[in-house]
Amino acid sequence: MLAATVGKPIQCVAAVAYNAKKSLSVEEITVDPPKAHEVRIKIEFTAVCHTDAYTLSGSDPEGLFPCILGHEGAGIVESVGDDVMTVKPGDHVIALYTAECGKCKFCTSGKTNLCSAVRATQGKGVMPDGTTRFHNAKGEDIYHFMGCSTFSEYTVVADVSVVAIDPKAPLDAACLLGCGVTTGYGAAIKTANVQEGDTVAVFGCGTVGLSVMQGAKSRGASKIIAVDINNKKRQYSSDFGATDFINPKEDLAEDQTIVEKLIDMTDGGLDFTFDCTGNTNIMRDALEACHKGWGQSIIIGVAAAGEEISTRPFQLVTGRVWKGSAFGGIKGRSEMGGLIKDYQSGALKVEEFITHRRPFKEINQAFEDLHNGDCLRTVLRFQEE
Ligand SMILES: NC(=O)C1=CN([C@@H]2O[C@H](COP(=O)(O)OP(=O)(O)OC[C@H]3O[C@@H](n4cnc5c(N)ncnc54)[C@H](OP(=O)(O)O)[C@@H]3O)[C@@H](O)[C@H]2O)C=CC1
Ligand SMILES: N[C@@H](CCC(=O)N[C@@H](CSC=O)C(=O)NCC(=O)O)C(=O)O
Ligand SMILES: [Zn+2]
Ligand SMILES: [Zn+2]
Repeated sequence: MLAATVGKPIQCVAAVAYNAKKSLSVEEITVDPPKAHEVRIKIEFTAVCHTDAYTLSGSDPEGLFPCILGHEGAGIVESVGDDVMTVKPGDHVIALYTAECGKCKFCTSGKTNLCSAVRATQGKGVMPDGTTRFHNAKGEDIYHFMGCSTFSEYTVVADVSVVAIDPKAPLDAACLLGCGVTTGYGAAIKTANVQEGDTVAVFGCGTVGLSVMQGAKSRGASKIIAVDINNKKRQYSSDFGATDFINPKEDLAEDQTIVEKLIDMTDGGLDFTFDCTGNTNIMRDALEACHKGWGQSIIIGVAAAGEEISTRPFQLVTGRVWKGSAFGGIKGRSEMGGLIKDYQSGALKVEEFITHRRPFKEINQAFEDLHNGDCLRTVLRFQEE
């Protein structure tokens, strides 16, 4: 049965980021009905990713205010606009910040998950027709974010930016597949394509880094070295598959660098390293810890505007490879079903990342949770208990 709201604006709660570096304003907004090729979703659960905090910090060149942040969200389709063929009201869905149209040059290349269908307007905080579906009580427009804006009880996304999932999958866990878990797991099994026996080092043991570890473990990596400055990440790393943990502040000999330590531990360097910190100095270490001739370093972390990476070109001349990975190289609409199956079979840990749960109105505390070394993900629920 269709909702009584179909075709009408909906008033609901949302967290509006009016300015960089300021708390979010939890307030009532209006969400317009979806236009053609758009989908309106009732978000049930959303988590806060480090990238939401990055954009709120003002360091994101694409950060626009006021906006509704949030891109790790799962919910139920409330209504669809004309010509939407892929999801229907009542479907359980995950919002996708990496769209998949299946038709563009990128989608048909077989080389990348970076669909171009809506990326340009997405970066400008608007829907593909150049307008926004969000307005505050004063009638002012509010920008969208990463094509998702899951920090709103109702959101509107492009039809290429949403995937239906098995309704038996719990939505509180499924929302984490909207970013962090998929990103790390995919970076290991798709971007790097880690093979049995490979040696791997992961810098940064948050949700993304730990998900790289579980991907590497699933492929039979012989050594998975976790590197983090926070000792609270030691146990988590072991739980998600690390064979070793190094805290560079404590575990290096005098005058020893982390690069030297890693090269010592792996007979000349690693087959694969992953930056999951967003720190450009760490990105350099990660590259230089790779094995001469074939080691690959995958950059996943997001660095602020103006930051640049550097190394001696000799590092690349002698066979080390620098690569990047967005959303783990995963094509959201065609490959999410497989990840849900991996989760349901127990092959992919997802619930284990939910260290904190809060009602949506506590979203500002959820941003504070991010700075607490114990927190992997805070999941916010819209439904009052
Ligand atoms: N490319 C993509 O598609 C995506 C990229 N990202 C990016 O990936 C990164 C990781 O995200 P997420 O896992 O959510 O973030 P977290 O903040 O949860 O994890 C980062 C970890 O790195 C640790 N760390 C910080 N500095 C160092 C250092 N110098 N050496 C070693 N470890 C360090 C942090 O420690 P502490 O707790 O003490 O700060 C923390 O444990 C972010 O930059 C995020 O923006 C996220 C999703 C998708
Ligand atoms: N607007 C940012 C872009 C930051 C970035 O690299 N985003 C990642 C996803 S981070 C998720 O938590 C990504 O997928 N990038 C590919 C893309 O098309 O945006 C900036 O300019 O720094
Ligand atoms: Zn994210
Ligand atoms: Zn495409």
